[in-house]
Amino acid sequence: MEATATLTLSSPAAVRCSTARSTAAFLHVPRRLPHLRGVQSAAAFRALPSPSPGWRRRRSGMVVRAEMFGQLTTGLESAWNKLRGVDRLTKDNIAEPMRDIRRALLEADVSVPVARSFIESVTEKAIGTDVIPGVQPEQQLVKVVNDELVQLMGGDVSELVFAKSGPTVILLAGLQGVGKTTVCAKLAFYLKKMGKSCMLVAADVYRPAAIDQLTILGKKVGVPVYSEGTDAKPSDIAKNGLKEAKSKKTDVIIVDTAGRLQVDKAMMNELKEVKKAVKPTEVLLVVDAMTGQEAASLVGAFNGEVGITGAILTKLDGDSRGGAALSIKEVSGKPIKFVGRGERVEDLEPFYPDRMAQRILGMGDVLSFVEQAQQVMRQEEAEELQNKIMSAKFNFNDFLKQTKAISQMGSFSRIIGMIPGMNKVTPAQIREAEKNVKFMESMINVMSADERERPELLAGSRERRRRVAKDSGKTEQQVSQLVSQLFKMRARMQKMMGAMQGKDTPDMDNLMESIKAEEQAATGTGQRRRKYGNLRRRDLDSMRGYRR
Ligand SMILES: Nc1nc2c(ncn2[C@@H]2O[C@H](COP(=O)(O)OP(=O)(O)OP(=O)(O)O)[C@@H](O)[C@H]2O)c(=O)[nH]1
Repeated sequence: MEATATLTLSSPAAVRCSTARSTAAFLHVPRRLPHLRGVQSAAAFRALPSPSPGWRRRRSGMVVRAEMFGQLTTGLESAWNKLRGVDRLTKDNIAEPMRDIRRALLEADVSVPVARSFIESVTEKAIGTDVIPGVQPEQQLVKVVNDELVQLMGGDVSELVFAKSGPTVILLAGLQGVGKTTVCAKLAFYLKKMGKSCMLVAADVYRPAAIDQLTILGKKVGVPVYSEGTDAKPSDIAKNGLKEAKSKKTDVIIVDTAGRLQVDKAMMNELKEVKKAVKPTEVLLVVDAMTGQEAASLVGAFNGEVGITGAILTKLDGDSRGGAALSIKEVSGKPIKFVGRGERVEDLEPFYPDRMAQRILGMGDVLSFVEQAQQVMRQEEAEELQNKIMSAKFNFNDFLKQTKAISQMGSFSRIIGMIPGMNKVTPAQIREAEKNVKFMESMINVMSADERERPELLAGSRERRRRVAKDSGKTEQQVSQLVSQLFKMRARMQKMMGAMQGKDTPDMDNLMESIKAEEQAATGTGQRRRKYGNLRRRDLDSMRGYRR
């Protein structure tokens, strides 16, 4: 793909824009702003859609970073810039960028332990990642950081859970002024759009205005509000509200509870009582994004005391740091289910960790480019492997790669076990398989490059097998078994591959039988030899065939 994009803008402001320039310089392939080619006027430029969610186009024509997470995004940018010109990521050359990332996280108000463990896992993954042809190391690091950010924020989107029968009860808790009452209306609006009927329950009896506020908001979104004034007990109000919802066949009730200036025993006890009275499907703690890591510890504290199912993060629109969004899941173990981005009832949306990470990095284009490149690499690797198998060139390097990949997924037989109708394997068998991989690895590690590539060298020379045994501290018999196992694997794979290509029918019963028996019989025992009389002869045939 072409490596340069030219900004042919007549607006000097747009050309001067430093962020756009630094981003354009950062990317090599594909160009980040190809859609700017041929744009001849500032008006045409302003009419373009924003290049990515993390950017905002000003009326002046300048592209500027949106406020949210702005600080963190800028901090991370300096990390990528330090990697320009390096040809691969190493422990040494990523040390400084990692310090920048750590600083950026701390400035975003992420707690020290969370930042530390984030840096550790990014470092480990960045160094361990294979170089992807065509991808710059800094782009690769962006991808690693993105994936880790997604994990840090909980991985997958955490959906609202609905009751299997009867009304779903959502209990909202939180400190004063975090936006609980507003969230009640926002949630009702969101659920109504999903086609659910809702009812709001006013169980905040301490602030009379809270009931009025809820009534007004309920009217605004067209949802009934159940209230008993300020004299009733919150748990009774919630219970009666639920009864009413049942009688009206309402799908969801949202219970608004009272907030306090800070966490206190009375509030926790009251919440526990309401929880006991209505047995909610969801207990959601509403927290203010602007309180950063404090919000995360609050979620942890409420979860420990009352038991919650998730958090709703409000006022994200005013938060330029992002510490709360980044820390809540890691600190409390509970997911963020929704985020509030404004005061309007429409300003609530499910929390998508992947979209949030992209917003932080502001580099959606880089990420999709790296993903595509990875896909191509995987495809090329798979094709190469297939060719090797079909041409009987499957060697010890491939063997090691495959067995490692397999052991990471939990052994070959576990994968077979995933096929409907096949037996599942036990954790003990998986552990055994993993031990076997280490055992084999120690022998393969002492082989010469030639021997790894051409296993027939070992098959044909006792001398070589003896040497490998001596250098790896194993017996000659164990080395011979490893060699024979490689040819077995080659034969099996050829057979399966042939079957997949319609050349043969796979003998799956036989295959399962042999894998099971292999796992039961200790390597090198007489039992194994007796069981494998047939298989060995077949393997020997395939070995002979190969050597011919
Ligand atoms: N910018 C912004 N403001 C919000 C958001 N959510 C709520 N607010 C505002 O925050 C203020 C407090 O919101 P409430 O819903 O009254 O808070 P509360 O938690 O119910 O307060 P108490 O009833 O006193 O416990 C209001 O002015 C809301 O408009 C948000 O996502 N973004």
